[in-house]
Amino acid sequence: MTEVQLQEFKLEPDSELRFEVESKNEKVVLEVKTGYAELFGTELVKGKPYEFHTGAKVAVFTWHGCTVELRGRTEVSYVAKETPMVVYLNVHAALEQQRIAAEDQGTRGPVAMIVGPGDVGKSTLTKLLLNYAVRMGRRPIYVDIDVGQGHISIPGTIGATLVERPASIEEGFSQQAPLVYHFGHKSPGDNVELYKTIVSRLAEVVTERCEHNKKASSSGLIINTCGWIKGTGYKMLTHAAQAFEVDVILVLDNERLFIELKRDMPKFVKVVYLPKSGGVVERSATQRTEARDVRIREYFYGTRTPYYPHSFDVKFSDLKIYKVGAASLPASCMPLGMRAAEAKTRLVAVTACAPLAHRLLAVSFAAAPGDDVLHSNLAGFICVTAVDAERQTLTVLSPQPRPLPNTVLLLSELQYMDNH
Ligand SMILES: Nc1ncnc2c1ncn2[C@@H]1O[C@H](COP(=O)(O)OP(=O)(O)OP(=O)(O)O)[C@@H](O)[C@H]1O
Repeated sequence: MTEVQLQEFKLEPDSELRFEVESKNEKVVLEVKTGYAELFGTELVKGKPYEFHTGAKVAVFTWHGCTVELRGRTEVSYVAKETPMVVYLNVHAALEQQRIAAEDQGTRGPVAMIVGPGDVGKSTLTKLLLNYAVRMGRRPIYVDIDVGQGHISIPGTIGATLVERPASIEEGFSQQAPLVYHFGHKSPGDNVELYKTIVSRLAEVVTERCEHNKKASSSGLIINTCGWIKGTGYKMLTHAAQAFEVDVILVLDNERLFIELKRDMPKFVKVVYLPKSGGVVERSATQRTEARDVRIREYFYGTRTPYYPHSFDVKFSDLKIYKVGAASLPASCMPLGMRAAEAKTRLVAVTACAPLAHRLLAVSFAAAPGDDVLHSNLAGFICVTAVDAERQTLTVLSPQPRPLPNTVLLLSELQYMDNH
């Protein structure tokens, strides 16, 4: 049921206002009138209007008490007094102790990985801990290995970025030259070998960069993961824990996972169980698809700051398009000496034209398929908006004007319908 257009809420200390914007093309404006409030760890400026659009699920938390005004139609809006924020703040304090020790001794800061099933608030806790760290003057590294949403770049990728200031309410963490690796699918299960390869590579490069940045090194890492926690999903989590040499695992709302990790992790890894917030909203498959679409649209068109992408034709023969992973064949049919697992990380040249329509292509820094493409960072993405089979050309949407760099393009399974 929809509610009134203008609402004012008085929040007691240690409580939060939760609201959702659901109606199509709706806009809700939030303003803090008195007191202090924060949104997933980012402080809100008193008297400044913040806009939220369709799909937003928000919690405005206050440690000291405040008055908040909402303008626009919200499907749900209520004040909750029970939140796990004190527990989360204690986690931050413990990480901070580790950072202080790391700084004193010139060692590496805490490497914390957040795990749990889908929709328990993993991404939200990641953001909160990063925001609190950066507000204390730290420079933590944000690592996202959740290919389903791709918070650092776009869905179908994993990445890492140095956090130097709190996330902006509208645009998230600002990113300067993030490290991004291509996966090309929505779930790690679609190519487990490739997922392991790129997670290991990302861990390697992040560790290397930390060696040259003392401040980042002592601030540590916060790693957000996928909600796939059973069977192979669990193995992917333990593989990531090993690759990043984590020393803290925060398990949100799943006792079985907590017990399994406590059993399987080496003794020096602290496994901590945390409750989820009652405010975390479950998302349907459709909402997840929509969120992915929004993420891709933002990549090309921007959020608050608009971007103006370019659209142009390119000859198919001028492009080096590859997909990762050959079709799986029985072992007896594999080329001599090749294992099935190796086939999953092989580059296969893409020849067909028509099925490329609306697909995303990752622009690699690698110039040729022989140059260890999977270990190369990505320069960006383009989207194929039309295919002309007769002229053998593709129309692409690109953040940069033509010409496209003469590098390898990696085909993603993700699609985007450009109807901007
Ligand atoms: N306290 C809260 N009140 C209201 N909404 C919240 C709260 N915490 C999180 N949310 C919202 O709930 C949704 C799901 O949270 P989040 O993305 O953090 O979960 P997740 O576990 O990372 O999900 P996934 O498994 O998809 O990665 C988000 O839209 C987020 O904004």
